Amino acid sequence: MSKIPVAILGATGTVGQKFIVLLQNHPHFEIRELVASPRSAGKPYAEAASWKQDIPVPEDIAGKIVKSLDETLESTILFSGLDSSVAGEAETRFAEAGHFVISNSKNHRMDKDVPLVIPEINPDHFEIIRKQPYKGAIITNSNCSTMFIAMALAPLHKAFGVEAVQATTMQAISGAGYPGVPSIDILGNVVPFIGGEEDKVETEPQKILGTLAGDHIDHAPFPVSAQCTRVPVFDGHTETLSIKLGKKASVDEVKEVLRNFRGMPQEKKLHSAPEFPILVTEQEDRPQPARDIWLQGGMSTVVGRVRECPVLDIKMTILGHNTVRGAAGAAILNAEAMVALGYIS
Ligand SMILES: NC(=O)C1=CN([C@@H]2O[C@H](COP(=O)(O)OP(=O)(O)OC[C@H]3O[C@@H](n4cnc5c(N)ncnc54)[C@H](OP(=O)(O)O)[C@@H]3O)[C@@H](O)[C@H]2O)C=CC1
Ligand SMILES: N[C@@H](CC(=O)OP(=O)(O)O)C(=O)O
Repeated sequence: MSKIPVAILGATGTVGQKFIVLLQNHPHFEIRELVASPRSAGKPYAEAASWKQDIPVPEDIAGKIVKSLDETLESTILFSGLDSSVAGEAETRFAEAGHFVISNSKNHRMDKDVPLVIPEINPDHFEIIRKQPYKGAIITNSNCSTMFIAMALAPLHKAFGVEAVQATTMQAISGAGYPGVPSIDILGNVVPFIGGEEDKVETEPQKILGTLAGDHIDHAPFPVSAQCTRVPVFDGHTETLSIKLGKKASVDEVKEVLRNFRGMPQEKKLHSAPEFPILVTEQEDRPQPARDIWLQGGMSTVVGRVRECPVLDIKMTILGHNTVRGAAGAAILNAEAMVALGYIS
């Protein structure tokens, strides 16, 4: 099978750079086009991007001329890591033109006919793209903090029912893009506010754990109360959850359900799928972002400190790599799932 040509929209940004790293030597996708703002367009990529990754800019990428959003693109799949100020309109226009836009941006996530997919949880929601008025389609992945919460809740919701969730996030600075939070605000500090974040964490999990009902998704009915903070950590969102379950379950039963969680990416052995979407650790002081974000290539949700909660039923600490499983890696896995399910060829 020849490789599917892909473009990266917002290729110079934090998420865009991670797309470039994760797509190196990908068996099905080949980076054909790089797109960014008028500040970058027309320049070779290595000159336009303020590269912050652990490997050098790949040779075949460094000299590629960055395109602007106004240009006609030839790629089948457009991975979007666009700033949300431009993502909404641009993604619609590209879907109208026949591209499959697989987006990290918040703009279309809650549109009625746009699937918000984590393929381990709700790959059946891809089907709703057939209701979209476009020649192509828009598919989204979740907010990075939502990603790990939805992952932890999905198997518990299936096994016991989730009735209410209290979530506190400790989010890395890479989540704010580049240049992000000023160093003077974050060094030696915790900022108890991230604009718009709590609304997303309080509404997106219910869409992901919802049920496809013809032309729409019935959202799961449980409430989520979120408190989101920015902490001086480079990569990795750590989050604490307290969960009220529909059916009583012991700590051991909860751990077993989390450990046994698998989905279609594991069944179909998709290239970017972690073998274990959820890793449960028994170490009392883990998970920690400095130690655990790269487990399973940054694609797992690491769960620790599972214990009884005296207010709700069960509590735990969870962690994930915000720019890998929380962003670029999630979008690539969605694309792999869509190819495997026959939506994209
Ligand atoms: N960082 C993270 O962990 C996560 C981010 N997201 C979402 O992904 C998206 C990208 O985030 P992130 O990479 O962190 O942000 P960055 O600010 O690092 O990057 C933004 C990208 O958008 C491009 N851009 C900005 N303005 C325009 C414009 N007018 N026209 C075309 N391109 C433009 C920038 O290009 P240029 O360099 O030329 O200015 C850059 O490539 C956002 O919507 C964000 O909310 C989602 C989940 C996690
Ligand atoms: N707001 C997240 C990252 C992000 O951009 O999320 P969203 O795509 O939902 O706007 C963070 O700061 O860590």
